[in-house]
Amino acid sequence: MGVVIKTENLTKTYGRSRGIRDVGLSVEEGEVFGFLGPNGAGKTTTIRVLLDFLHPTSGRAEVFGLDTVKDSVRIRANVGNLPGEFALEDRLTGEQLLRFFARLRGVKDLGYAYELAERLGADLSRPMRRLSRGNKQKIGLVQAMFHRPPLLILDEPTGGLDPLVQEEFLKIVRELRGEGRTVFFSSHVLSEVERVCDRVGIIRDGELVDVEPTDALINKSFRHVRLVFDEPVDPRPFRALEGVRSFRAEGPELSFTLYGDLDRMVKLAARHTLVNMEYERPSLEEIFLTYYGGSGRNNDG
Ligand SMILES: Nc1ncnc2c1ncn2[C@@H]1O[C@H](COP(=O)(O)OP(=O)(O)OP(=O)(O)O)[C@@H](O)[C@H]1O
Repeated sequence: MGVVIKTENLTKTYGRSRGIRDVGLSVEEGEVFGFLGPNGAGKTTTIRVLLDFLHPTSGRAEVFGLDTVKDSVRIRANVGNLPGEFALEDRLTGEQLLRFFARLRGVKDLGYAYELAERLGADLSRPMRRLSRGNKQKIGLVQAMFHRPPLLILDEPTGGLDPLVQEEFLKIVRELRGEGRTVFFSSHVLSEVERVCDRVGIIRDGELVDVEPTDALINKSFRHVRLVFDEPVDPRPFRALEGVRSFRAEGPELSFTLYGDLDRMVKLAARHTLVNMEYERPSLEEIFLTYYGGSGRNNDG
């Protein structure tokens, strides 16, 4: 499989403002790559450089083996893009907008566009200015995908979508992967990235701090556990389990953070009568705090 996106020491500064620094990543053909980071981390900047809406300050980027600065026209012709803020000609309806893009791209058949609009519940009949952010976003997504480009670059594609529509969108992304297309999308929500991405790149304060298969990122993260038994139990064997931190025992209830082996904990719990068990993954914010030493909060400036 070929490399579809490659960046080397990619740096973009905005005057004295940070932007991104020395980003080196590579995305393979046919993979769904999640670009994960908190607000202000540099996701939009990276995407804008890939599409040559911004020139790099230093370093370089290639898409389909083509230089993003020299060959941006050829690159853009083969990329479906959802920008961070999808705000185009506000007087046009979604339908008119899609027809405009279809003419621009030489697409005759709008069948797939209508199918996508239907699946996402996009209202094509109203002027864009009368649509909510989420409903605009749906048209933005249809616009990015309907010509079936080999590569999709989507900036926060699920922002503003309600959970059912997010679900449908993730399903579409899986279908696109099934067709061998490559999807690069940014997000600050770990849960959606882990459900659909093969690999995840983590960006923080403008620097790429990690690239991992999604499973590895999830597995290395810890879980918050809460066990409730039908009567108070001896907490000591639980406290002594390997990887248990922040342990609290209150009568029949134990709560702790578990790094590592689930199996031993479950077998120990099964010696008693369990009334309730909660097993929650950490938030992205906690993962950042624990593994990447960052706040995970807005780092603008
Ligand atoms: N036009 C600009 N002028 C000056 N600084 C900018 C500009 N655009 C972005 N930045 C700065 O570059 C850094 C990265 O911003 P960027 O928008 O790429 O982050 P992001 O990860 O996409 O965040 P968000 O999730 O909030 O969209 C931030 O510190 C931001 O303040």
